[in-house]
Amino acid sequence: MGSAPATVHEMRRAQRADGPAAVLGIGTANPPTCLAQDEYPDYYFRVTNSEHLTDLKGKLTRICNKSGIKQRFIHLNEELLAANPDFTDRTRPSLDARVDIASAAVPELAASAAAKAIAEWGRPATDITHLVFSTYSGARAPSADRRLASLLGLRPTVSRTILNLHGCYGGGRSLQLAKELAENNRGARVLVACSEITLIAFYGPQGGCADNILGQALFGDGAGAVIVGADPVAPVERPLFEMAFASQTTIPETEDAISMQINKGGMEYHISNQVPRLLGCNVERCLVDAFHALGVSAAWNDLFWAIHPGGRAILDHIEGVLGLDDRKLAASRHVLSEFGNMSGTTVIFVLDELRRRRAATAKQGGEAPEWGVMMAFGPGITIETMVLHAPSNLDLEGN
Ligand SMILES: CC(C)(COP(=O)(O)OP(=O)(O)OC[C@H]1O[C@@H](n2cnc3c(N)ncnc32)[C@H](O)[C@@H]1OP(=O)(O)O)[C@@H](O)C(=O)NCCC(=O)NCCSC(=O)/C=C/c1ccc(O)cc1
Repeated sequence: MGSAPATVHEMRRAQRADGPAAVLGIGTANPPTCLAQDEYPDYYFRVTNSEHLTDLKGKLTRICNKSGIKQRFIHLNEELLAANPDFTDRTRPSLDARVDIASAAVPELAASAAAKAIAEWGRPATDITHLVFSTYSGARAPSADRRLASLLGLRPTVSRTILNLHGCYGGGRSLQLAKELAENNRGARVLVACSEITLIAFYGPQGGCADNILGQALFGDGAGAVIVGADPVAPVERPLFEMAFASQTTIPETEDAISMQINKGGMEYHISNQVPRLLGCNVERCLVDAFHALGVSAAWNDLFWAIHPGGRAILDHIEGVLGLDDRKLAASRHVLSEFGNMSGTTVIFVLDELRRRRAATAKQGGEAPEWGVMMAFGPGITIETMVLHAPSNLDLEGN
């Protein structure tokens, strides 16, 4: 090692960033086809030739009416469905065709979102050092992360990680990984990309089986991208949210509450009706532990909130147990209403909506909370918690 006197300790310190990881740019994208929620039961039972299953149609209608969702975007439009009629029948072997479509569409949707995040960040894509990609639609290697790197023209030295089947907590997990990467590698710039298309889990109703109906009523397609880095270089880089603390918690004895499995006929899933209650019973402990680790106490209504809107009832339960004012989860409810539950991607849309709302408040001379929390949930049941700090005096409007 020549004559360098540095110790391993000093070398490690030199490799680490000085400050906390921060969100430096956010982008989102959806496929062009939009379905209105109040028309969805008619649409779904028509395109799957299932009009005779009137009980299930009634159930889907009741769920849609209570979902808090106004519209959703989908890649699997009627034309594509007509070309792949087996997709309506979960007993037919259609996985190959689904994977063919998803392998192209998932990274392309991610690239649209990433281009917006990179444009806001203000530096060239070739400055990205790490890529963390999350999807539940991946079943092939090389995976969507490799394709996204090509589409964006990232350097061949970019360090890629793909997370598969994390479901609704994929966005939270990816952002936590990005925080670790950015803080432990001086100068690192991490692109987080989440891209989800429900095509992999779309099929028609099956008489006597209500399990799959909930997902058909809730899930939508979308991609979200975030650039994460520490020690932002002014004036080009501006931190939107600093990542102060992150943790993951698994709720004991809930392995069976949410499950997803890839089968020959597509992805099947089960979502217990206990999920809202289980989350309601456990989120406050995660929050108390997170703020305790930071050495500060927080009044929940003094914070800003970016909660994954897994379903309307989940937001209701969390709002109730934390005693939140009814405007505190407005960003989450807005995203649920406009896009549905886009699984791991959704929390990135919520962050995007939140910073837009903060900018609007600032423009009107109002004050928005300095500290906040991002939470995402998924199979496990897993709870991802991140404490965020929003630097003041910034133009947070985004694109
Ligand atoms: C909007 C809901 C569905 C209904 O609103 P409600 O206020 O509870 O209303 P009701 O109590 O009157 O229930 C209406 C109907 O919904 C039914 N329902 C109530 N939860 C259920 C239930 N988990 N099952 C299947 N019927 C139910 C309930 O049985 C009832 O049926 P019915 O008596 O025939 O009218 C509400 O319960 C709600 O928001 N639930 C939370 C949904 C939830 O757990 N989301 C998180 C899971 S996300 C996740 O894990 C993602 C996985 C994933 C997987 C595949 C993908 O492609 C993408 C992602």
